[in-house]
Amino acid sequence: MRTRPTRPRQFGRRHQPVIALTVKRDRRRPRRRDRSDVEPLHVLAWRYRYYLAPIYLTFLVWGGGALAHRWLGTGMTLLVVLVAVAAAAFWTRRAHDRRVERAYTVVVAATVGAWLVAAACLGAGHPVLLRVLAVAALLCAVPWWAHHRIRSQVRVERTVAAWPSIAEATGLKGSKLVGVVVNTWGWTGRLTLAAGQTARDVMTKLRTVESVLKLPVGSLRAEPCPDRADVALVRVVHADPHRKTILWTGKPARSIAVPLEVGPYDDGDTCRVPLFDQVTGTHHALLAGTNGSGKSGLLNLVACHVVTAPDALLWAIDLKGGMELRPWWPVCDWLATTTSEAADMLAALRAVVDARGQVARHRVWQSSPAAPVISVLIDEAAELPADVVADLESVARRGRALGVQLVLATQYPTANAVGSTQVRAQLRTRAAFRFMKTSEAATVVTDTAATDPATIRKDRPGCCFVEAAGAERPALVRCYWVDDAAVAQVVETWRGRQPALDPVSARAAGTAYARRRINPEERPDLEKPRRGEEVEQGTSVVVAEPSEPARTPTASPPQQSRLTNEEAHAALRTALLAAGNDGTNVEALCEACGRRKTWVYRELDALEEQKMITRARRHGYYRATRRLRQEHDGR
Ligand SMILES: Nc1ncnc2c1ncn2[C@@H]1O[C@H](COP(=O)(O)OP(=O)(O)OP(=O)(O)O)[C@@H](O)[C@H]1O
Repeated sequence: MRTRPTRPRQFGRRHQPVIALTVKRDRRRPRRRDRSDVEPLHVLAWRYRYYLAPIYLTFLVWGGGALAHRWLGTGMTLLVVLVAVAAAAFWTRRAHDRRVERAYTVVVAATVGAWLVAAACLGAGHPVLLRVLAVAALLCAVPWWAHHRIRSQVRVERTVAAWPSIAEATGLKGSKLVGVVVNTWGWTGRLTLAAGQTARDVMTKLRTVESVLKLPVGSLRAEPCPDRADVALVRVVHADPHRKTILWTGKPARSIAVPLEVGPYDDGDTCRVPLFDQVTGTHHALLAGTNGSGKSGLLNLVACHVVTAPDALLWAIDLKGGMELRPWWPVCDWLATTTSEAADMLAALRAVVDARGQVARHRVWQSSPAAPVISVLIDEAAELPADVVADLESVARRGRALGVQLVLATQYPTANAVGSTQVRAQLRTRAAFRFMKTSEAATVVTDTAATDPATIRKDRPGCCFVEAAGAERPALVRCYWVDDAAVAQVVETWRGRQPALDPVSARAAGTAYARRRINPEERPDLEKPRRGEEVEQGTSVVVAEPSEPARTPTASPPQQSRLTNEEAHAALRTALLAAGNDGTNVEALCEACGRRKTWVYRELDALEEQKMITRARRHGYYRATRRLRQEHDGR
């Protein structure tokens, strides 16, 4: 529902605005209530139109029934009604985000339609029909009146009307609040500012305005309007869409050129980030944040997008020994889990970029199933050895136009951690998850005054600020969460459906690529060469000989029998106790109890809540507290 800019209005005694305003009265001459104090009926009818809408609709329907009886007849009315109900059902699917609202719209449309057909047949003045109309109107009106959006619409209208006084009280004199739209989460509007004021002035006044409007702290947001310096976009968030984990809905990507849906902003809009486009090429990305902030979650989301796109290939480097990205192996064209494998992969990538440059016929690589974009996910980029920096720099610099995309995740976004300043400068898409200090985040986001990742709540993993082409809003996003079951399902559905690396790139990637480590058990689809693959010396270029192990230690960790949940809990506690005051990190704990990070983080959160563990001095480390020791000794 959209409200027009409203003229500032004086409220009569009976209709005080929600906000207490400082309206000065001359006490010496008490004002007499004159005729101008009484609002004309048409003004009241307009002001309370949202509350009165059911009554207006009832009269309209009655009038429509009378006309239908006189002019249309039953058959024609039935036809019109069927079309109108179908149109309402179609419209509500687009206009309303909640199922209950869509159901309500369809029920009201169907009720109105049924009554109109009956009225066309019997006449709108039929006593039974009049009674039915009154009862139906009442039944449909109750949910309408109870609906919070209607209530907030009315509240918002009053805020708009009272804005001139609010602006004066908050130091934004001369500003006007216009174009207010109420949505599921709150409302948004445009604040046109007085000459010389900017959005930054509004940002510094947010807490004052919240106080005047009696809003919860942090519920008012402001951001600059890209088109006009004298306009600020303001948002009030009543219901936080980030309160709960938002599961990924599993929409496959039609192409790598379709932007990735990262998650909703805090006003419910979806944040979309391009990974590749046919005009500018690939968009390299940097995901940074403290441990447990959600970087790997976003990497998994990118992996979902890449493996479901028919014109992209997934290469991955997981220097946590494959702990995070190993589940993607069956659909991953190349997975490196050690530093030497990572070095091989980056050297091969550099050669691929060289070779693609030689054969490129367009200024930008055009992705297709026969010439896929290679998306390279690098978890824990800070662990990359120094001797790969030259390759990484070269790929980051030239890969954009030649169909190679890099996504680096790191806890430490320093130049060293991502290779060099040159590499960091190429990672133009940024996702800043929670940081401990604002100064750490300054290397990821350009403006920590408007978007400070250090203010992200600890209990909101997966929340981040995103800076990307077409996603420049300084608003918080919560990434969709791809849980283990969803990863398994995507892998199961898309295994064997990945495109093959184009022959030019496969040849350039050389023997390191041809002999890359694969797990034939997990990739039965690779036992025979795939479409478009070359055969080299009797061996498919992508299939390693099972009998010939990779140069690096084999992929599978030593097979140990899986611990039961109880044993895993005990192993977790023992590892924490054994770590002493220096503490231990999540990777070591995962290894100790044979569980994935998601499980370990959940357990750590629970133990931290019970004050059994605390953060050690070293970043990302946890140590046992006296309470855990006592509990352990007492057993
Ligand atoms: N988008 C999300 N929605 C809900 N929960 C999330 C989300 N992302 C992460 N989490 C939770 O936070 C935990 C840690 O997330 P994740 O492993 O992605 O962090 P990380 O930043 O990669 O940590 P590390 O630096 O230690 O690898 C997850 O196990 C999960 O429980």
